[in-house]
Amino acid sequence: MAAPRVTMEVGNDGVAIITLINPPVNALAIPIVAGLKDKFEEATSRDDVKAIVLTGNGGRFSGGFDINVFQKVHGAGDVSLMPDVSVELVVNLIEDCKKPIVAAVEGLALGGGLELAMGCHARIAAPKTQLGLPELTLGVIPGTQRLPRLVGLSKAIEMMLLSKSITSEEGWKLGLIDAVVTSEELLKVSRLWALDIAARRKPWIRSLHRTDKLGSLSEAREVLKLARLQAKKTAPNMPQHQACLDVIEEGIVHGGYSGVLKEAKVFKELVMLDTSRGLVHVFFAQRATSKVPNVTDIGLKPRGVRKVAVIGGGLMGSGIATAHILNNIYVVLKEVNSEYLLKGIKTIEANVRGLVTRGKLTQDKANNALKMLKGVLDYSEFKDVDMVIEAVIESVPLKQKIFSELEKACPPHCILATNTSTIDLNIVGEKTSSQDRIIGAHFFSPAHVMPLLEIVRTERTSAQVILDLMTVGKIIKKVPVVVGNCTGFAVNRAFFPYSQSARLLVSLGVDVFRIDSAIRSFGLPIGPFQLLDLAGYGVAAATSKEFDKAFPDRSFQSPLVDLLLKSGRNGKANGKGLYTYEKGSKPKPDPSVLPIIEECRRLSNIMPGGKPISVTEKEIVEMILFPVVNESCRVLEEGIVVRASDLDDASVLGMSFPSYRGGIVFWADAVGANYVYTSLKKWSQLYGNFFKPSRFLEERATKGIPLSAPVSSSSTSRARL
Ligand SMILES: C[C@H](O)CC(=O)SCCNC(=O)CCNC(=O)[C@H](O)C(C)(C)COP(=O)(O)OP(=O)(O)OC[C@H]1O[C@@H](n2cnc3c(N)ncnc32)[C@H](O)[C@@H]1OP(=O)(O)O
Repeated sequence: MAAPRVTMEVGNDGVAIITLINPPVNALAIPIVAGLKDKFEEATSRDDVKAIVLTGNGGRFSGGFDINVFQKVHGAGDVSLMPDVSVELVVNLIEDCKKPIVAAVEGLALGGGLELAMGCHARIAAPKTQLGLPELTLGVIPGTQRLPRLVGLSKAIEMMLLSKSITSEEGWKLGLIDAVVTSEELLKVSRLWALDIAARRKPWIRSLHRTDKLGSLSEAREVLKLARLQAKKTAPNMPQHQACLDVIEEGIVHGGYSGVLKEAKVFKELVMLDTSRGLVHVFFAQRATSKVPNVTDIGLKPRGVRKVAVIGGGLMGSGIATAHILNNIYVVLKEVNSEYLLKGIKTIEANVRGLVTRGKLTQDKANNALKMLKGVLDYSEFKDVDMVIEAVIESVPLKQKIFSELEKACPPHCILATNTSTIDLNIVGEKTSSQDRIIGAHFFSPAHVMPLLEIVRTERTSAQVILDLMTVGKIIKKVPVVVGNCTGFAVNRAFFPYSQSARLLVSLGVDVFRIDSAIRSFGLPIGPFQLLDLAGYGVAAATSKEFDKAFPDRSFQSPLVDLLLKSGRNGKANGKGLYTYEKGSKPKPDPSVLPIIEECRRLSNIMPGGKPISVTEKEIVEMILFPVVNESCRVLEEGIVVRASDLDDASVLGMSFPSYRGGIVFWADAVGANYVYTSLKKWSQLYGNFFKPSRFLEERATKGIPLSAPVSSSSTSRARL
């Protein structure tokens, strides 16, 4: 790939076209920033240049500042590696330039890319260009001063705090974009616009100097106050949200330039925090998942998947079908009888309607999606399907029967996928001779909402089938993570100790609701017990059994689930769990459950000296999450994931582990492998084998090697991949 560069061409009309060239998104890498400074200085000083147009090569303006530099700053712990963009480049060389500059924007202008465009004196955009300031998702703040001055304070705050992009058409309505023109006309119109500004036929506007859309100081303060309250609720552990609002306020009170100066200072503080380290790590982790050795690097081309059959219209099957029809893939839903089929179709319709009600889908798109669905009771429609996803109950004989029927009913190219969350895929496909087409498509509930898709491969799944499923996964807007075959695969396997340790703590005398609250404060949306309530105690009993069977040496057998089931508490589904559920209000801790918990403690009989242990909130979090780290180590050692960052990504997307902590392995490395190891060792001596550190953790901790460092091939059982 050619080196990132900035070019300048001066036309006979006296317009200099300055072009960013850094594919694929024209990120503002350090040489680009330096190149921009050079070219703007040159254009300003040349007598033959009357006006300037700034644009991006290859149909994309810019995806913003180069995020690789953040990683370098984090690695070196040296903030001086960040170049000065906001003052020297955007204010001095662009906005205060004595020649007019027009941004010709196409494809996307995000983060620092949009900031460059807003520093220009006008913006012309091609249709459907994506405009946004997503910096908060990286733990830093964006350019905070110009957007409120161009689109108004409330809209700007919404775009920044929610990292929400808008299209150029919306941008034009809001005043961010001066004109939307076809892609073919973009440069021509921008050149003329720049010349018109030079000749004073169009206004020469410096965004930073505008105040007309900010409202009065008291109005602005009111908007900021509400936004602060909202951010406190939605982003309690993330400092960049409040910092962003503080800097906006600085600009409103003391003027835009003052805001820019404060912004530069605060940016440098934020970029050094763990929040930014974690979020930047997750950004790259998410992109790394699409690179799978021996699958995506061997020249294979994905085959199109146009028609998918889903077997089973239960909660998972209907969610999976919904995800496909919403993305224009034709779905045949098969059930065993009309009653179940109708129920499945109704659930799909409700899923789609729910998206319309929440404003996430237009009625038109909903109608079109539902036209892509057909319910069936036999295999006659299966003769031309490209993929089947089986989503029936977790029964080995049933799944085996279905897969041998599928082998006969489907064309030979058809991908045979199962949504099992625990059963070994080799067993599922045992009765077929199509082992190369058998693959796991493990969705997380609700499947049309949760972004993770674990793609489970066996030793025999073909690379083509893996690639095809990865491609479908992206089409249905999931993040596909390719994992190996074992009980629970990557996420459920790594997190099986999560609810077990919570139950163990309860048996040791710790309060259920205090545990949930500690985990929520750490950053997960709900605690382990509320999660159990949500999954239902029937499901909890079944999955616990699988893990007890697979990992008996380190499984904690708690009587809690059986006791709850015996007392008629099935979880949220029947409105009775550890919490009470009333329509319209948040779940409330149910005090009437306390005798059951006492009974559970009596039966477990593990409280030292018969007395509850005393633990801090921090210890609660560690006693629940370090066993997860320990199991993650085994997942890494066994090569269940391609790389540690895949497990980070999967933990964030599948378990809602806080992204600002970078995912489970990244967080453990930040805490320190040795600290995790010594803590587990201490607890294993006090409370038994459940906490016993794994060989991998012990080795890494004692040798001082990060858990995320690649596993050497000798110590990994690569056979699973
Ligand atoms: C000082 C400033 O205010 C600070 C900033 O500007 S911070 C940066 C703000 N910008 C962002 O957050 C945008 C981040 N990028 C994205 O959201 C998406 O990549 C996108 C919408 C631009 C494109 O999405 P999509 O087409 O799906 O491609 P995607 O796979 O994500 O990216 C393509 C490649 O570009 C890279 N890339 C995208 N944006 C990048 C950026 N800002 N810096 C460095 N690399 C970037 C990706 O890492 C990926 O690299 P890979 O092929 O080696 O994995």
